[in-house]
Amino acid sequence: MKILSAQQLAEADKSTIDKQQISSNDLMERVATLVFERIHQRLNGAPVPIKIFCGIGNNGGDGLAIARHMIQHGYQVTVYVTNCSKKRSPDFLVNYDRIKDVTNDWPILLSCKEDFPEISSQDIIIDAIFGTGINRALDGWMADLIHYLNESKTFKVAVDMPSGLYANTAHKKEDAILKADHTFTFQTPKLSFFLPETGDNVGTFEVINIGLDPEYMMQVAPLAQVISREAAQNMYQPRKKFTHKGNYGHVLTFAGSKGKMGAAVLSAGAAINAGAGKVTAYIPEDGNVMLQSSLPEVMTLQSEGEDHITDFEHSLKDTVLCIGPGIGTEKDTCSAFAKAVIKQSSPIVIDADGILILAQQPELLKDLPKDSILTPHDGELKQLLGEWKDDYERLEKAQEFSKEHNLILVLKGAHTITVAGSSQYVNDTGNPGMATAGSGDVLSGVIAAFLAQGYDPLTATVFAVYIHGASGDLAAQTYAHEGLKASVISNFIGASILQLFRNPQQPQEPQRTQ
Ligand SMILES: NC(=O)C1=CN([C@@H]2O[C@H](COP(=O)(O)OP(=O)(O)OC[C@H]3O[C@@H](n4cnc5c(N)ncnc54)[C@H](OP(=O)(O)O)[C@@H]3O)[C@@H](O)[C@H]2O)[C@@H](O)CC1
Ligand SMILES: Nc1ncnc2c1ncn2[C@@H]1O[C@H](COP(=O)(O)OP(=O)(O)O)[C@@H](O)[C@H]1O
Ligand SMILES: [K+]
Repeated sequence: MKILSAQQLAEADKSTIDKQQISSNDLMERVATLVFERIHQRLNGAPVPIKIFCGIGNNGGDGLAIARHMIQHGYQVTVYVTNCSKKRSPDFLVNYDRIKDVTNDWPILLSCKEDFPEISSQDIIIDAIFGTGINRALDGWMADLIHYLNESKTFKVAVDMPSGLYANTAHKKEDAILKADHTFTFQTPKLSFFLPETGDNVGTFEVINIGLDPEYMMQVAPLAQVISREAAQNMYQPRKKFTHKGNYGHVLTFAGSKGKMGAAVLSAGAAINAGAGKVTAYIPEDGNVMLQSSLPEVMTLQSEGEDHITDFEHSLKDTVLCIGPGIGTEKDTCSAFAKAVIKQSSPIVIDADGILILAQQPELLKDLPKDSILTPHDGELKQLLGEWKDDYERLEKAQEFSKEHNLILVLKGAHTITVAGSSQYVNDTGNPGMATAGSGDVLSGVIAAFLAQGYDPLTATVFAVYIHGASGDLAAQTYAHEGLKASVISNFIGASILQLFRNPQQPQEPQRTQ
């Protein structure tokens, strides 16, 4: 699903009105009806007090139209208009007028000086003050209103966007932004929903398809794309009947050191669990018993170093290298790392200490095969790119780095973002239970397994990130967030692939959708 900028959404809006030969007010009515239906489905006529705060632009117009539908259906609605300027939008005015048809209680005009209306903890607040038209930080009375609403313990629903939030530009820490519990957003989610500095303002969110011009939506180059379930289904490559393990590649992990042999077990184990035909773990000598007893399916090659990898000698051919988890940064490990990456001609998955070594020896970047995949968490990313001032600069720097070195960067987090040149893929699976040691090691093994099975590097990466998160989601249904651990996430990889193709009502075998 595409993520568009506020400006692109306004263009899509205009294009829809032109091509579908509808008025902007018809579109607003369509939007408001869709939001109303979703609210009505949940509230089912419940007599809860609903306070709708409307601005004077089109977001406010949406709010007034939603209010009209709610009043018509017997809800207990009070409407406030933040009447802070004279620049009311035409569609706001139409809906301000139309609400007269259904109630004698006019919306309460707030002149932006007075005390704030009383809010009780029983109320539901619908926020339709500002949407994508916000063009500067809120200040004065308006900012205080947002703080006041945020302090109330009521359930808050945002229309399109929480008021005060920018769709795709950076905020200052002190900016006033509504903290919604749920957001109904139109046509596409906004980039700010997925970024750590702002995503918490959105609560849970659902995207309402408001039928914007399909032609515009098809041709527009998005800011980023969210990997939907359907997109992930289309990435999946089913295995063919007359095949053998040699058809599914050979992953060679280069991982582990004394006290961190688990990293080798987790990355190699995940590679087996995600379908690699063969997996060999290149490990320090002392880790052999542990690795072989933990993972009987995995072969091992031992470095001469007893407690860390000191060299890289092997005669394997056509392997996919997955390098870095738990290797440490000892001098001889760094030399072995350099030897390994220089020797490799196909894309490499580089994680953890491997990224730190690259940051220390940036001259190695030119030796990495094109489309190699780096999977840094933010600490590692800072070593590679330096500090960033906000979430957007983080993405810009990652894009520049990706373009300059022809690499794919996986920026891990609550919504992991895969950056490949100017393209960005936002992941929407996963949960906070995955914030547990070793879950990144699992991800590196999954990416390597998909590469080994013949997925192209970008698809292998984006699909692996999706499946890794989906495995965590499925595992959390049994283990809760607290009970998740990396090996459990890894053990749910197969189940999450099955789940990808399962109709929620009808359990069935995996099959391609096209
Ligand atoms: N996209 C679509 O397809 C569809 C979009 N729709 C809806 O339209 C919404 C966008 O509407 P919009 O463009 O009228 O902007 P909106 O968010 O109501 O605010 C604009 C007002 O805010 C003002 N203002 C701005 N910043 C301010 C500040 N800091 N402090 C104070 N004032 C500030 C600005 O005034 P000005 O900058 O001129 O002073 C202007 O008056 C969108 O979110 C969705 O709900 C649907 O109805 C149909 C399909
Ligand atoms: N709050 C969260 N929500 C979703 N996924 C998360 C969250 N926190 C961490 N993860 C995922 O867990 C993994 C953690 O990786 P990383 O920090 O490298 O762990 P480790 O180094 O211990 O293996 C990443 O894939 C990340 O996206
Ligand atoms: K809003």
